[in-house]
Order: sequence, then structure tokens, then C-alpha cells
Amino acid sequence: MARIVFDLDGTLIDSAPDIREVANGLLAEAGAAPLTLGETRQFIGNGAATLVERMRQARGLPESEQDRMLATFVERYDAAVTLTLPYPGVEDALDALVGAGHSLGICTNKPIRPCRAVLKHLRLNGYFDTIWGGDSLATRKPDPAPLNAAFDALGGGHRVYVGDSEVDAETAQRAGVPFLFFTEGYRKTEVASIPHSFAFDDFAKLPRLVQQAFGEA
Ligand SMILES: O=C(O)COP(=O)(O)O
Ligand SMILES: [Mg+2]
Repeated sequence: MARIVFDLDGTLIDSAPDIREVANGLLAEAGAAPLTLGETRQFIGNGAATLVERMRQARGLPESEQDRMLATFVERYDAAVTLTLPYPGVEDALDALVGAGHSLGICTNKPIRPCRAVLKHLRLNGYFDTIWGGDSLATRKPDPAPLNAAFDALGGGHRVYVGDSEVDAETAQRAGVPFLFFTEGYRKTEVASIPHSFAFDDFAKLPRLVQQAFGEA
């Protein structure tokens, strides 16, 4: 049986619309123009502080605003669940993987509180035996420490990381585990330029891919 750890934003859930709402509330209060959905997707993946920094820089807001804007962003982030949906086929794929006896975890750069809040809201939390956020340890992805911690918590067996981004590919590489690449999330560059073991564009294909990768159902 495999230990399968998933990234969250852009992999299991399309959370950019909710994140954009929080960002645009802050920008409106600063008198700046809102982010497009495309910009928001580009800014996700390296954690909340980097997202606020990218948003601020894109609108010419000073560095001196960073701490205050980040604090407000994080304060409002837990409630940012209403526009978020799992990608099509996610629940069925998770059901199939758990049914086949695999153990599942999450390793995301999203802070742990909003991570747990959105999983609960979407009733996805029951699938995961271990959950690691961007602030669970002193370091975050692409440092492999949180991913290794997730695998350690799941115990022995084949290990694989499932993610959508350049950051996830680097994290898997540094942890020395195969990377299953969901190509329809928030990647910034071409699929071919991002190192991966297998790529998939539809969650209906994931159980079979895991079976191919490990010779197990
Ligand atoms: O950047 C974030 O906050 C979260 O992104 P991730 O779930 O793709 O790691
Ligand atoms: Mg992601």
C-alpha cells in the first residue's frame, strides 16, 4: 500500500476565487485595483506571506504595509471557504484510493488554520490521516521537511507526492519521492519544464496512475 501525500491549493481544491476575495478586500482598503483571477493563481503556492508580498508589489504598495496586510489577510483567511470547490472527480478518487488501502496526507503551504477550515467546509477532512500546513514547521516547501514529516506520520510503504506546482516538484525531488503532477492547477510554466514522474489532467485517472506506479490497486 502507498502513502500518498497531496498538496492542497490548485491540486485538490480550486481555492483561488476565495483567496482573491480576501486579497481584494485588502487592496480596496488600500485604495488599489483588484487582482484578476489569473494574477491570484500566479501568486499562490509559496505561502500567505509571499502571496501578500506579490499582491502588494503588483499594486505598488510599500514594504512597510507588509506586516499589517499579512496579519489582516491571515485573520480573514479561515472564513475564505464559500467559493472554493474540489476539482472534478476528487472525492471519487480519494474514495477509491482509501478503498484500495492507501493512506493519505496533506502537505500544503497554506497556513494550517485555513487549511483545516476549508477541508472541514468541503467535508474532505476525513480522508487524511496527517495534515501539514505552511506554518506547521519552521520551514515550508520547497524545503522537504514538512513533506518528510507527513510521510513519517503515515508510516512505511511506497511514498508519492501529488501536486500542481513548480514548488511541489522541487519539494518531491528534494524529498527523493516520485511526483504525480496535476496539470490543471496553478503552475506558472509549461508542463514539460516541471520535473515529474507522471502527469494527469483529470482526477478520474489518479487511482489507475497510482496502480501503474506501484503495481497495486
Ligand atoms: O501558497 C499557499 O498558501 C498554498 O499553496 P499550496 O496549497 O499549493 O501549497
Ligand atoms: Mg498548489
